[in-house]
Amino acid sequence: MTLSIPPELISTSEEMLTLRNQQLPNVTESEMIQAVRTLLIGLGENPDREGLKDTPKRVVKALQFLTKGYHESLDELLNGAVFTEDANEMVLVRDIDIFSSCEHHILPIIGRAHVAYIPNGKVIGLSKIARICEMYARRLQVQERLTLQIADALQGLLQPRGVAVVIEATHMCMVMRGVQKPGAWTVTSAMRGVFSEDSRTRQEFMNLVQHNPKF
Ligand SMILES: Nc1nc2c(ncn2[C@@H]2O[C@H](COP(=O)(O)OP(=O)(O)OP(=O)(O)O)[C@@H](O)[C@H]2O)c(=O)[nH]1
Ligand SMILES: [Zn+2]
Repeated sequence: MTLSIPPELISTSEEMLTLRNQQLPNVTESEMIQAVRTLLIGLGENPDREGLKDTPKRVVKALQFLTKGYHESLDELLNGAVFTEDANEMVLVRDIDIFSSCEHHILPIIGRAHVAYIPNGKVIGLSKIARICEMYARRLQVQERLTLQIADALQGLLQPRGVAVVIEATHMCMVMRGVQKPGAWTVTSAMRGVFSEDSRTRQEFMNLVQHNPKF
């Protein structure tokens, strides 16, 4: 089948990059490395000592990996894996590991996403649900926006009867610094279609994703 991806979804990452490039000067990798070096000096370290010699380069590489979602698009990750199927029961992929970075402190957000939808003539390759989570997680985020972006992507791609996304996560900026509450979990949800209109459908989903601490 031909896959019709709404243009606003295809262009999400490109739009962001264009916007950034329009407003900000180009920065070379060596300038980024230099910036980390400056940071180390500011922290009272000697960036030339053996253990730190390659650290600025490593930090830049690590940050580029953690934000690689800016350079990905739904179109590429889907690879056409949307199929016509006469299925109309809930599909749930739960316990999708999430490693994101909070946009306020650039510290890790670690958690799990549970993503469900009720098809309406189209299904998506299961791994692609995890890949969609991954693309949006690998950006600077707030948990609320990450949750909405995943829901909106599925809604736009499949026009299903409903989409439900729950993310439960711990924020290292609330654990290792600041308020220092390692036991606090943040739970966010986005409900679309029948999940928002029908409390029984929503309840069925919530029962299936009951918090199940593993770590
Ligand atoms: N809503 C929301 N807030 C977040 C998220 N990640 C981090 N934050 C919050 O962003 C806020 C930034 O608040 P500020 O007072 O500007 O920063 P801060 O002084 O570092 O705040 P503290 O963490 O309270 O020390 C904090 O309350 C963080 O907990 C997120 O995903 N969603
Ligand atoms: Zn933070």
